[in-house]
Amino acid sequence: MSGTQLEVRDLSKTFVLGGGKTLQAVDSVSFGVDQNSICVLLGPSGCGKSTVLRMMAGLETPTSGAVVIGGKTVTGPGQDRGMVFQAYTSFDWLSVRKNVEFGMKVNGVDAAKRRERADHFLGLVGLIKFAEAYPSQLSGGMRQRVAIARTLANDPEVLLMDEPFGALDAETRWLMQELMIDVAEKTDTTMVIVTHDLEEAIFLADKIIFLSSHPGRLKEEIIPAFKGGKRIGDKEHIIRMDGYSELEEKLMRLMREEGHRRT
Ligand SMILES: Nc1ncnc2c1ncn2[C@@H]1O[C@H](COP(=O)(O)OP(=O)(O)OP(=O)(O)O)[C@@H](O)[C@H]1O
Repeated sequence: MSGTQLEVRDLSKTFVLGGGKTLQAVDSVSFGVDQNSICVLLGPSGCGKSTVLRMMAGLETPTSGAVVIGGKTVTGPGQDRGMVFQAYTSFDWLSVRKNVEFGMKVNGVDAAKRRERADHFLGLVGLIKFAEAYPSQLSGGMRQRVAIARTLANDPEVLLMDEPFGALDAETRWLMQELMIDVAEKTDTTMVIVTHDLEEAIFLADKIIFLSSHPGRLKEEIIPAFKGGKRIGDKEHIIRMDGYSELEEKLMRLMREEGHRRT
């Protein structure tokens, strides 16, 4: 991990609703994300996690404050960022390989290079044997791996993921989480991942940004110190480490506090 890649500076978002009403979703949030680190946005339902992520993606405009990536203020979507959503967003009429090649084709990358990069990322997500298959022939977890490979093949500096594994069964979810650790180790990508799953947050995060209940404010910035600055590649190992259950308990307490505040 090296210097700060992404900065959220005093970021606020107020949505204008019908009938002249407004809703403040995010209130003066500031934090930084180091290059090639994994930052997890955590907090109770409706606290503004997706809104913060969408402002990072340039899909929503901040009401005030800014997202700065590599020293440049985000003003809209850009190729420096890739986004993976909870719903599988594959092109069903294209083979798995052509799905992964799609963005490169749009960007004018030549055919040989496209294929080489597509196969590299399909290898990384364990799908090279399925390169000629169509998305409809794959399981949900496999389709999500196609989406991740496709996004990574566009070479984003920052990978933004909104509850990417929320629709998957527990076992596939663990495999996908382990895959993301592997991707962080093997590429230079900076990742921001939204979740409300505490286990997922602890497993993946180099840093957890905990947002308070509506409107989303920075409640706590938590470094899972028990990992000793390392990424732990398998779930069974991490849950047995000293410090794991203390952090889980702390996050549960924060979730409960914020949940009560909301009701
Ligand atoms: N386009 C929009 N227009 C109006 N209000 C919105 C819009 N998008 C989000 N909101 C509101 O902003 C608040 C934060 O929503 P957001 O989806 O960011 O929360 P979240 O923490 O990601 O929630 P969840 O964990 O349930 O997905 C909510 O009250 C939501 O209703």
